[in-house]
Amino acid sequence: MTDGTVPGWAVVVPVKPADRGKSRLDVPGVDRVALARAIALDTIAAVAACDVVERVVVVGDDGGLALEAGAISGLRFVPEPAPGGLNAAIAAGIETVNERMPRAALLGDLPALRPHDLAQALRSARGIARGVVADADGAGTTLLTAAPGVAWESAFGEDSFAKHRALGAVPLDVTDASTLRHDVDTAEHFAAAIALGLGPRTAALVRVSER
Ligand SMILES: Nc1nc2c(ncn2[C@@H]2O[C@H](COP(=O)(O)OP(=O)(O)OP(=O)(O)O)[C@@H](O)[C@H]2O)c(=O)[nH]1
Ligand SMILES: C=C(OP(=O)(O)O)C(=O)O
Repeated sequence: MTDGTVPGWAVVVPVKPADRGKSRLDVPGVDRVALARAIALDTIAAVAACDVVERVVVVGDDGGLALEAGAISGLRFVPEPAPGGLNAAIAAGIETVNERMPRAALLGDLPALRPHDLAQALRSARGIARGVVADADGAGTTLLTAAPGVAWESAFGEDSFAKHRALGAVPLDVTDASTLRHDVDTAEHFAAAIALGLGPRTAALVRVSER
């Protein structure tokens, strides 16, 4: 968490119930629900461990996730709004945060995320009205930021990087190798995340050594 010298970030992490998540991800011998939950928990733990983050808001209705996340201190949970959908869920989380804070939304499926990589991106977003980080494929978005006082808008979904650029978001200074660029939707993405080093919960499930 922050050292109090500059305003810390509020980061909203949307997470679908694990029994409906990661439908494109098939890892032989690994239960999909457990995998989806472990991926979300490792992502959330990395956000909570980031030294420029002051508040972590998790949006979604996965009771099992909330239970297992009990070991990660300082999280706030917000229920899924109706009507649902990813952008509505993120907006519901953002609404719980004072607009004077710098705010960000991070997808909940980055099991290799390192707190330092997130911190670097958020530091580079200071003073930028809207910032965006593309996923490794280049078409999607992993992180969207808004400076204090800037109204929140998001367009996560297909081709969201171009849509966020059209909303005025500036690409943040994040290298191709950053773990922040690696969300996991497919087996190929998962292999890339394993190569970077998985967080402990996901690593334990697939029996590889954690980072
Ligand atoms: N709360 C909430 N989170 C969502 C919703 N849709 C997607 N997410 C989360 O947003 C992140 C990116 O989601 P996707 O990769 O598009 O969806 P997914 O369900 O995880 O995977 P697929 O089944 O392959 O589409 C993940 O952390 C999801 O859990 C939603 O409607 N509500
Ligand atoms: C929702 C998104 O990602 P994906 O569906 O690829 O996880 C996105 O990139 O906006």
